[in-house]
Amino acid sequence: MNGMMTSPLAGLPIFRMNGIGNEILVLDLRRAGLEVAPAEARAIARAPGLRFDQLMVLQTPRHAGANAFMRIYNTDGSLSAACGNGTRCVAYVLGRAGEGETLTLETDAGPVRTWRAGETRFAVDMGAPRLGWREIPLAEEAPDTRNVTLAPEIQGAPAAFSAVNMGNPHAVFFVDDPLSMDLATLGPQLEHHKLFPERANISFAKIITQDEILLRVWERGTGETRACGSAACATLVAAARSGLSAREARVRLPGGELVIAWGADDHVLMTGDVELEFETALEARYFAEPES
Ligand SMILES: N[C@@H](CCC[C@H](N)C(=O)O)C(=O)O
Repeated sequence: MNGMMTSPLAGLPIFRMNGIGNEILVLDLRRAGLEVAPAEARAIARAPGLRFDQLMVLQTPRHAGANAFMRIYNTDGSLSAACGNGTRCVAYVLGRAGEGETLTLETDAGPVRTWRAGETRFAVDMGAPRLGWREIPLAEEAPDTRNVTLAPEIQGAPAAFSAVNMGNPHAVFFVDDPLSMDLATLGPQLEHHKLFPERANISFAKIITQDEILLRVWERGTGETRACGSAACATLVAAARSGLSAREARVRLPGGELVIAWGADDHVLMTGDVELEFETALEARYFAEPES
């Protein structure tokens, strides 16, 4: 689809939002019955003023009782089966349109429930983490995914990490100072490390207290973002499993704060603010530019 001249998406309304700084677009295609090709997602990511970390595309639900099926695109056009901040933004958009205060949204990783928790505050039940090495997935057997050796090593990266799947793969490195980590250099190397057959989202976390964690994230398919909800969940799970934190904590990211709670039912809940920045329409010219 290099150099598309046109797209049936041109003219459709789109919402520009953020979930504590995680840049999200919401595109509701349920009525239009259209799909988004990876090249169209990349074209939207290049559109002036529309840049996104994730594009949440809503499609007709697969099962009765669900509000929508969500296809989640990263900036590079790849798909993710989970996006916590994007899901909370979708809850805002559909709630504002009168679809209800509690919604069920389907993803490739299963249904997620999301609900309003305040004026601009939304929560999502991200489900149970998957912790077996095959489920992450890792390319090699790791008997204890709380402490996986990074082999081969990468210069400047810690020697070991915790692995968690929250519907998408995460590697969590506990470090003394996340702010001093060279994410631009380490992020791509770690995302594409041979241990991760589906690549991975990379977190650098510092435990401040039992209930406060500082976090920076390099997202698979997107790069460094100001916040990543599923990474905050993965980090809380990794920390609690290793006795480094309580099962509920505030996770501070460059864009803001999320409250993450890993319940006795094994489900991980995330709560935080969302913001509607503007509503606009996709323009035909976005799709006319050839990819460089
Ligand atoms: N920002 C999201 C997660 C985005 C998906 C990720 N880049 C992937 O490919 O798995 C969130 O808030 O969870």
